[in-house]
Amino acid sequence: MTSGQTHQTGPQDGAGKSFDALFAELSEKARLRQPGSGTVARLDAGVHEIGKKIVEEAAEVWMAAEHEGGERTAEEISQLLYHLQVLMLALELDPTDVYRHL
Ligand SMILES: N=c1c2ncn([C@@H]3O[C@H](COP(=O)(O)OP(=O)(O)OP(=O)(O)O)[C@@H](O)[C@H]3O)c2ncn1[C@@H]1O[C@H](COP(=O)(O)O)[C@@H](O)[C@H]1O
Repeated sequence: MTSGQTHQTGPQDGAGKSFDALFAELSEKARLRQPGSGTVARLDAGVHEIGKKIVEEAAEVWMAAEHEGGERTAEEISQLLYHLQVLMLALELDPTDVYRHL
């Protein structure tokens, strides 16, 4: 990044992307039905399969927290957030639909 530019998507330099930036990316891939997208494949598999993945990832978050430390837990949380976003897309929910309950 050149001096003076701001980083629009990641929480800090070199650090992934924000919840909203990932949601925007996934929304666009779903809208375009982008070939090769794992997200499109998961949407096509349906809510039941997406839900099973959420439960699996939630269990992995729990196990990482108990046995693997903070960094591994953060990684598992990122995967859980991804699969929650896929479910949101499947139900045509927007982040604001969630945020209003926070
Ligand atoms: N952040 C993620 C992300 N987190 C988790 N996952 C998926 O969830 C899986 C979780 O890992 P597991 O250890 O459970 O792997 P697994 O048991 O092999 O899981 P399955 O693939 O069999 O379900 C990963 O292998 C990915 O398939 C993700 N897939 C995509 N993204 C991001 O989503 C965006 C769009 O991705 P595509 O739609 O694939 O282009 C990109 O920016 C990606 O970085």
